[in-house]
Amino acid sequence: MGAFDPHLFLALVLSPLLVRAAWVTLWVAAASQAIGIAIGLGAGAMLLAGHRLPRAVAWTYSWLFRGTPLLAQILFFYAVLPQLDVHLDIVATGLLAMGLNEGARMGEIVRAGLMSVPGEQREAAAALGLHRWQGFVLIVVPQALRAALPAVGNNFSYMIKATSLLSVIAFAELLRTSQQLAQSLSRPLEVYCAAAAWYLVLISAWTTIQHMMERRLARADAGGRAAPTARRGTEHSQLAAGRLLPREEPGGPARDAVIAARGLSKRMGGMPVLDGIDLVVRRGEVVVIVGPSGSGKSTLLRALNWLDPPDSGRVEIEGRDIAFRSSRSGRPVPRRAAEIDRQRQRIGMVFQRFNLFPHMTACDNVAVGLRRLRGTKMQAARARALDLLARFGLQDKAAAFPHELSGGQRQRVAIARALAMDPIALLFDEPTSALDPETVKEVLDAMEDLARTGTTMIVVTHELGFARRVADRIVVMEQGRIVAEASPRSDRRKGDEAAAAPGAAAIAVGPANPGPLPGRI
Ligand SMILES: Nc1ncnc2c1ncn2[C@@H]1O[C@H](COP(=O)(O)OP(=O)(O)OP(=O)(O)O)[C@@H](O)[C@H]1O
Repeated sequence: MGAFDPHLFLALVLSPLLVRAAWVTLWVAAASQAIGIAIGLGAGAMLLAGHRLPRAVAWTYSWLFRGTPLLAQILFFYAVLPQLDVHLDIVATGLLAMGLNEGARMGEIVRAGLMSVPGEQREAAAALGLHRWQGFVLIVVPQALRAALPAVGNNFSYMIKATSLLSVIAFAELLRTSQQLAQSLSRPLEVYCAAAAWYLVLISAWTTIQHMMERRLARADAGGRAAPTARRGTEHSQLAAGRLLPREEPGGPARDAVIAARGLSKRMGGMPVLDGIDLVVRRGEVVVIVGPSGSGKSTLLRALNWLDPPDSGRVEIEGRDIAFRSSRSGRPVPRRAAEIDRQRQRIGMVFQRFNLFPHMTACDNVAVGLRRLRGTKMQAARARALDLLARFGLQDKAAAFPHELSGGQRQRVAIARALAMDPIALLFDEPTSALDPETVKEVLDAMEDLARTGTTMIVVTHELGFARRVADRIVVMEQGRIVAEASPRSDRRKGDEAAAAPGAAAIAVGPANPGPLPGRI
């Protein structure tokens, strides 16, 4: 046999036979991985499904394929399928076995990736009006895959080596080819070393690519700085003390109403969170909702665009019920989800923690609704997004990812995103609570600017200075109910234009000056 012959080793490594076998190994591994990812996406989603049947199907599949050896699965497909009158060639048999096996492992990886995407991201997608599946494909899946990339990368390394198991069914991959060469040359040392060299080359090349991809994606990593906790000042009881009027009795359908909520009620954890809320917001009006923590302000806001539907009650957007239509007999019939999504597109929403999509630049965050929901061409959508970013002083941040922006900048991008769809009203859910004190002002200024230009806004906030300056109405909530309303004179802000606006007289039910309010609650 003799000692190791380096010349023979090199000649074998570069021999067309082994080069071809290495190529076969690579494409079989890549194809199996692709099949596995496709199956794993479905299996991962099914494992998290609300319904028991898809969960059970995915769990059984995963249990079966992760619980039995890959070699046994390959032999099963090779030997048993023909007996069942299913005839596959060796390539198809190999891909089927490897793909199904990988799909089971990918299902678990995808499940973990999907669970790592915060619910706020789905909510932000829904608030834009993206359909459920659009939010899943465009927002959730990219983030889930990014979180899963290291695990997928490791799996692919394993897959390259696992192709060697296909040698048992005479699949001419690297190991099988080496076996044949070793027999014919009677030089197993050099042959198997050459095969090992090819495995190492493939794995090392892949590891390098994987690291490059991870570094690239890390740029768009959400890992934003932890938001400071909300500052809460004095108690809510200080707010209302003698300075706010009892609330206006709900009337009939309000003229010029943009959003009208009637009798919204909701229980959570056995407790009433909304308790018969009536609220009408007219065009151009700024309504600020205040109240103690847990009084139901955010729940109300999320009920208004049906993100978090109430148990009872209705919401009309410009006179059209957001969630129900009338049947021929006049009975209310729930609208289809797609119809509700379309209605929701007309109401922009800004969240406390921004909820920007971390895998998209500022520009893409703003443009995504236009592109996906309006079908606006890429160039036009980007131009509109750049205009909006410029409006909020962010023209030089268009290419930045959310984690590259300050809290105030992120929130201004979020406002630009909400405005991109030309909404008829904007909902703000404590937009400054997650900001550093020094960046609060820049966001409040942006909101004040919006109010000045006549944007209809409903704002949940603890910033009472802002409320006094900007609000047409301050609504106070307590224990799921509206307990008081005040109307700081809006004429300071909007002047004659607002005074002449329809409904202005109806709004100004409070005293000219509701009295000194604490700065923040
Ligand atoms: N998923 C849930 N399950 C059970 N109870 C919930 C859930 N979400 C909210 N709640 C309860 O509903 C009530 C209203 O919550 P909500 O977030 O609307 O209050 P909030 O007025 O916005 O409070 P904050 O000012 O602290 O944000 C709270 O008592 C809260 O504990």
